[in-house]
Amino acid sequence: MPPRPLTAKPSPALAGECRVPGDKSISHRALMLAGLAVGESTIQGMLLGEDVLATASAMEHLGATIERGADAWHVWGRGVGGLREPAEVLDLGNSGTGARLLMGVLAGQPITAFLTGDASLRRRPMNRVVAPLLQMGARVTARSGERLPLAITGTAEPLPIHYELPVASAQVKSAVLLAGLSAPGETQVVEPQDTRDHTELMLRAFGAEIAVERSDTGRLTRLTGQPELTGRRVNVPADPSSAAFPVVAALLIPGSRLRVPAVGMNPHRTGLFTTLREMGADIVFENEREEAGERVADITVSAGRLRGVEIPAARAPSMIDEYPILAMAAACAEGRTVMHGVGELRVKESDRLAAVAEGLAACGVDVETGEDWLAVHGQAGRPRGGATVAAQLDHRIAMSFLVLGLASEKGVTVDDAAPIETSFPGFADTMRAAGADIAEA
Ligand SMILES: O=C(O)C1=C[C@@H](OP(=O)(O)O)[C@@H](O)[C@H](O)C1
Ligand SMILES: C=C(OP(=O)(O)O)C(=O)O
Repeated sequence: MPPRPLTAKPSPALAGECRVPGDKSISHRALMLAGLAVGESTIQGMLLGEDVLATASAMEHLGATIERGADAWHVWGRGVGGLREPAEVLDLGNSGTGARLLMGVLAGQPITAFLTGDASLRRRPMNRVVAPLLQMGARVTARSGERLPLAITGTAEPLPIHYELPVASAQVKSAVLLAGLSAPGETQVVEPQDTRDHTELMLRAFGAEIAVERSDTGRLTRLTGQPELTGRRVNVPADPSSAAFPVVAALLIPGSRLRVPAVGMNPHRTGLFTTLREMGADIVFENEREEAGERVADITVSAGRLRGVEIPAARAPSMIDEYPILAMAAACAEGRTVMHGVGELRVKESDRLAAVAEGLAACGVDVETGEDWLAVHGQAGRPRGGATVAAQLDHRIAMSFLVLGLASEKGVTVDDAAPIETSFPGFADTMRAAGADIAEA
């Protein structure tokens, strides 16, 4: 596909209501658990982004039946351990979540599957999931560094293991739990830092027995293997990681006031909002409610001055995908913002610390980076902009710099906006409808 450059120009105030698409993490999990359940599941609010469509296609190759209706998706599953060997290579595109969670699912099936992805995904480390899945009895043949493409052969009865996560990762935790579904006994995962718990919440909703408790070393999750999962209804809330872009744009563009309805408020996802409020942002949550086991609220945000802050490493898992857009807010704030403990950003769709540092420097903003930290020297107003920034196959880098362009003096061009389709289809149209000046370059 040819690159799709987009330019964001200094924008008039944003106003009105801005609906963002369904949560990516929850959409992946809904498709996988529905495929492992018996009977029909109905999923409303599904993200129609490329990452999720890749997972849907993989689940179909594995034997799930999926019908896409106008209002909801319907999935008929094959039961835990009942997936069919796929005749095709499963292509997970740009999606780390799709690849890593699916490897967990596959470790609990007595079949062999081949997985690949795009140039970004093929660079990302898979050893973090391969290591525990080997302990559970799966066999994996991968490129050096356990990178995709790889082949995985699962087993009908993986070993139930006790696994202490070496890295704070919901993807690794989820992969072990999904493999543990087929295990005869209790699979235990300990995480040193809490990460998003959508897998645990949804497993429980589909009928699995799962308990969470505090241990000396962190949060211990215990899953009883071989449950019968039963098809059910899932409501996918709007993705807080996508809401982050219009929210920060409205904060930075003077005179803006924007409402973003029905956004997921899982406490393991809201670190960005906490940080922005510490920076002085006017963000109000209304109509807080619970929908299908997940917290949801309507967000109203008004433009205003921000000041730099120090963000503790302990907050990283609750805002891991939001550091690039936070860096844009930091660039416009008064004073220095320091983000600690963010080394994981180096192994996302791109090396996000490097991508943010290079892009901000090109836009006239002073930045410093270390192996696992990033410091941004705020301009106390509009950064210069006037640069073309490389998206590096990374949707969050592309959207972040377009938001910066709206709040800059000279605008910003992103060399390829195509990756935005992975998580926020229609991003440019949604932002334009709120008043933003974004156009093809
Ligand atoms: O479990 C998930 O849905 C996700 C977990 C996070 O990755 P890690 O598990 O690698 O931290 C996050 O960055 C990713 O976008 C989605
Ligand atoms: C890191 C991300 O996703 P994934 O790991 O699923 O590719 C993201 O969406 O920012």
